[in-house]
Amino acid sequence: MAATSSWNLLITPNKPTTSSFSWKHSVSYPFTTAYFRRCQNRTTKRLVIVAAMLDAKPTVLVAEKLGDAGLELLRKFANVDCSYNLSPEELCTKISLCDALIVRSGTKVTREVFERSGGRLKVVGRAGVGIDNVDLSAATEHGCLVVNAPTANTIAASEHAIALLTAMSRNIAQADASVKAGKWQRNKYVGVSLVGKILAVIGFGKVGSEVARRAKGLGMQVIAHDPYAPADRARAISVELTSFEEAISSADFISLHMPLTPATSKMFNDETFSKMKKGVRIVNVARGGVIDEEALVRALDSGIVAQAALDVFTEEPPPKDSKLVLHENVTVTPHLGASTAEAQEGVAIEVAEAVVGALKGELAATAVNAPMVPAQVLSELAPFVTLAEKLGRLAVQLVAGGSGVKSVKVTYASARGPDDLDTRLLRAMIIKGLIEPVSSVFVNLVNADFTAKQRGIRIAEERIVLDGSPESPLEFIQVQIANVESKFASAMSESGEIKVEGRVKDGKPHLTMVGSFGVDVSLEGSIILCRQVDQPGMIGKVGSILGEENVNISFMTVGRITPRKQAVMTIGVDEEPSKQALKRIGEVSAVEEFVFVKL
Ligand SMILES: NC(=O)C1=CN([C@@H]2O[C@H](COP(=O)(O)OP(=O)(O)OC[C@H]3O[C@@H](n4cnc5c(N)ncnc54)[C@H](O)[C@@H]3O)[C@@H](O)[C@H]2O)C=CC1
Ligand SMILES: O=C(O)C(=O)COP(=O)(O)O
Repeated sequence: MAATSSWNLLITPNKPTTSSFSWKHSVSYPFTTAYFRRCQNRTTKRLVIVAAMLDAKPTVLVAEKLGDAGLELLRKFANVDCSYNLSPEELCTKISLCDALIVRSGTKVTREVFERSGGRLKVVGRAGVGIDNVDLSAATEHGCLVVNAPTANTIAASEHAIALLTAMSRNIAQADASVKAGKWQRNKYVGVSLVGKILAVIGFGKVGSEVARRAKGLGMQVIAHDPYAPADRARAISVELTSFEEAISSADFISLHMPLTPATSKMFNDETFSKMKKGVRIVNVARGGVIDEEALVRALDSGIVAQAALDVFTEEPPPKDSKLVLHENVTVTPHLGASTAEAQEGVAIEVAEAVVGALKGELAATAVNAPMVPAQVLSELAPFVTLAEKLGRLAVQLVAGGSGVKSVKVTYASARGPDDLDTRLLRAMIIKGLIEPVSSVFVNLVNADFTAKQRGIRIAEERIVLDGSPESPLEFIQVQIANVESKFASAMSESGEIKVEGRVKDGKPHLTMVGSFGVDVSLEGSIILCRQVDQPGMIGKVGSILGEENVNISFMTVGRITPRKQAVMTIGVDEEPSKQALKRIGEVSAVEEFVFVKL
């Protein structure tokens, strides 16, 4: 994976201003060279260095039992605080001291948790699949990445579903309790066979398809309903995908494997139970909330549902007097789907790797609220990511007043097909560039779209497919801001937008166009854009003013449309020129306008 911690892309704060500096925050942040450079104030610098020497490790709060292998991985990189069974208030109190939080299904990560973290919480790791216990909108709004461990417990959950299916059909739990109570009720516990019966799998994802595979091995006829499942996945294991109505009305057994979302909440209710075959048997290893539990009790009482086997409940643990749990035709387990030794070691490693990666600023492969970008794509896109941010920073600083940006058009030109370019990363970085120089919010990949929307900035994206060899993912990126005035009139295109365009040359981002003027400068440090009448001696005049003011020039280029007419001079400077220096540049007679931009 490309080096990312200095990108401040995902989680590292990019605005640790001296005024907001605090010890608590400083110790948890990666200390990049850029970070130190930004700490202008000497006392702050000293404090940061002392803090870093004392303890530069981030803090990870592990709020539920996690496998040892995962804890070991975390401890190599972070201070790990294993505090199980915290009350909601205790969690909220602790969270302001944590950079990452790891939970399973037993902890509710509410909006209040993100609010009370004071911006320090940068990643929530869910050691498992379902993220319905994490307030994703609040996480995104707070720029907090959420990662999960989506693969390591698939087999455990599917095995548990099969265990419940077989145990239910042969009354294992009830018969076991009866024998232990001293009874011998062979006639009472006559079961039903599975072979030849129709099993409807609802939610044909990772767990659902493994359940289907196993059920076929038991001789069942398996159908599945999943509006988003690819047909070839079903075909590969000879499972027929059907409509929801068909699945529930033809099934002898139904096994639930969809996530809990607003769309699946109480998907099984009085109406759906009424459409089922009388005597249907239901297994739920997904989430309690997908069933209206009171309706299920009614369906069990009326005999529509002959039996249910449930691992999950709307409220966990369920109330002691729950009619559903106590129902004689119901078999229950306390959310054990993922609880095998193997699965718990697996999810612990999977989530620990994701959390550590995220704390290092890498893009997580299991991100739930941010784009997942494969490492190979990322390394190719890296210089364009920098280019995108710089173009955004430049464009917004050309706006008169700075903050009235509402309508932005981004054009990506590439010789590759439009489907080969995932622009979410680039868009996020343009947004970061557009917003950060004119506000105090920090923008990252997680909250970029949200922040743009919240500020009423509309980003329209266009792709131009160019002829030629598609070696590079992109030829150029163009950023246009409409309906604004510019403090540098030459940056306006003929159609009235501020327009800047850039390319990557030798792996470095370059500015190649400002308004209608072609330029060619490396986008680093700070630049002065200066429109002048093209004439000899201009470079010398401006250069000597900067020299006299002790400002080091890193480059100078002149872009012009016609010789001896107007030209745009671009000057790269290592230091910020004083007001006096800028005033003197403005007073050079051939200079018509100029602007200083920090990149
Ligand atoms: N009891 C336990 O310990 C465990 C429970 N789970 C639960 O199982 C669920 C599924 O896990 P995976 O298979 O790993 O996730 P997955 O994301 O691979 O599969 C979920 C499938 O549900 C489908 N789906 C979404 N909305 C649907 C709808 N309205 N109707 C039908 N299908 C719909 C999706 O298209 C997807 O294919 C998780 O969300 C989690 O809640 C997972 C692991 C352990
Ligand atoms: O992975 C899931 O979705 C699960 O439901 C497993 O939950 P758990 O981690 O065992 O609390």
